[in-house]
Amino acid sequence: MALSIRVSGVAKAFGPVQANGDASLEVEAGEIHALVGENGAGKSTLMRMLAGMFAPDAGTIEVAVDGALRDVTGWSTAEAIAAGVGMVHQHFMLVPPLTVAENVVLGRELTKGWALDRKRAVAEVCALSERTGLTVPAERPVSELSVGEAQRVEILKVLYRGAKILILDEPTAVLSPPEVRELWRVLRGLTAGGGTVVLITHKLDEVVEISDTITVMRAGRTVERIRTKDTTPRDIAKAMVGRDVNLALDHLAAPSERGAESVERGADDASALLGASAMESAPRSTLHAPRSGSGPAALVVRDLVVPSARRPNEVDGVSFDVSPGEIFGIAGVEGNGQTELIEAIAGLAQPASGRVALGGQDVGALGVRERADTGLSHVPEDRHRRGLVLDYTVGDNLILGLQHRFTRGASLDAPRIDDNARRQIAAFDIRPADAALPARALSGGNQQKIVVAREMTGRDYRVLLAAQPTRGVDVGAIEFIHAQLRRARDEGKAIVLVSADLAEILALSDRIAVMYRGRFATVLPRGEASAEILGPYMTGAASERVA
Ligand SMILES: Nc1ncnc2c1ncn2[C@@H]1O[C@H](COP(=O)(O)OP(=O)(O)OP(=O)(O)O)[C@@H](O)[C@H]1O
Repeated sequence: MALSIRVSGVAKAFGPVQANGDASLEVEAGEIHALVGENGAGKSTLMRMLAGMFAPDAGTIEVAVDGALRDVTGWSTAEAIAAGVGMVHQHFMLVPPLTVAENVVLGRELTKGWALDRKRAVAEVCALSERTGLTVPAERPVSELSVGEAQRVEILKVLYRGAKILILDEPTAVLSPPEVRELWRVLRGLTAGGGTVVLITHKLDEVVEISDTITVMRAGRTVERIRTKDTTPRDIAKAMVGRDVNLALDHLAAPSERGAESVERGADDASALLGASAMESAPRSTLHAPRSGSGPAALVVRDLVVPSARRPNEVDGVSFDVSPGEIFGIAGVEGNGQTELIEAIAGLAQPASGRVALGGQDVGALGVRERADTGLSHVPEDRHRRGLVLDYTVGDNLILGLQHRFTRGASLDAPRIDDNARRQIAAFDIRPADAALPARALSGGNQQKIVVAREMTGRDYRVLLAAQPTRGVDVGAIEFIHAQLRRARDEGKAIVLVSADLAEILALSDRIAVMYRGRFATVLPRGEASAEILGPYMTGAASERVA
């Protein structure tokens, strides 16, 4: 097969940070190629140059145009799009006030006279949505979408433009298993027709399942090109970090089925953060019975109804309790009310009716900050919209919402803020390890680590709302965050975990609810749950209608 992409010796620096140095990549037409590497390895930067977002400092980029490789180094996004190169970005590039259909057709407007033909745009987007299995509310403004829905819109947008070379940066981070299967089907169809796909993902089981070939990047450089059929997730992980890694790749195992090794690892990781003495008193057990009168609940949610701009009952009467020392997992296809449920508990959305109590106290009248002071922590699903101020430094983001705890007299206590940043950067391996950089300058996975570090270790809390906590982080960081969640649970925190990744839900939760159309379709103890059992509830094929 002919080469579709050839990148040779590409370098790119942002100020003092060398994002790429001697990066290379070869992809044949008709291939699905996986681009892997740790957070900050330079994958997104390389792909942004391929898509024309900025020029490399050195090296060449060639792309097949009309069958022949052409030097396109330093081309513009408009030229890249015209040549059939489309990129789905990790952080969305959609225009929030416009509707889904308007966003998808943007740049290829269907006009009627001088105006956009909205009806036709909606019809075409609905048809594409049906063909691809990526369900989107075509007439809804993008500002009202959950991250999973926005992700589907981004994918539809490049497919609508008829891209021949498709670059996908972490497309499955917020997609549920049935949607991921649909996406694979679409990508295979594209490559069968001679198209080319470059897929950035941290999910190594996906890499092995879907790709033909793999490029591994480390610290800005390309270190290996592998045929997928000749490798394993463990070997890929080893190439990524440059040494043998002891990854817990058994992440489908139930908490109680996991080996002692990962528990020990978690303990080690946590002791680095807390000091060994705190860990000595922390219980080690990972076996948890479902909530059944084990002391008063830390979080009580009763008959909660939450409206959205779309409908008055986006959350349609949900009730549940979470005990201290319990992880309550909420699975489901994104956009079934999970976002609104979590935001209502956090105080970010106003419920129409129902009750939320934290530690026995009704918090209905309290705002976000007051709920946080009552012991609520929140890792939001959308780190850019809710979790970070991108122009603030890493150090300031690590105390966001906690500024009042870092004052001396009337002003902020800079030495304590620096000290806090140094400890959290080290504990969560945030890279580059520079508290003075703006958060904007960090890779997506490293931005996510800032939010998780702040919410899990920066404050005293008894209830943690963790929405897509490992979105965009690499395998090592996933293991670390999972260990932190287990440690928090073992210390008696109550955790609500929302994730599109069913494997993550199954690996961590003590009880699992499946959310479908604003309600819990089922709630099961972990021991009775599996992907096969939960799947039908996620698509509405099975239902018990537990509030
Ligand atoms: N606009 C920017 N300004 C400054 N530094 C940047 C910028 N974009 C990227 N970097 C730096 O370049 C390096 C590579 O980042 P990049 O986003 O390419 O990594 P990545 O491999 O895609 O990571 P992830 O898996 O976390 O998405 C990082 O150290 C990052 O901090």
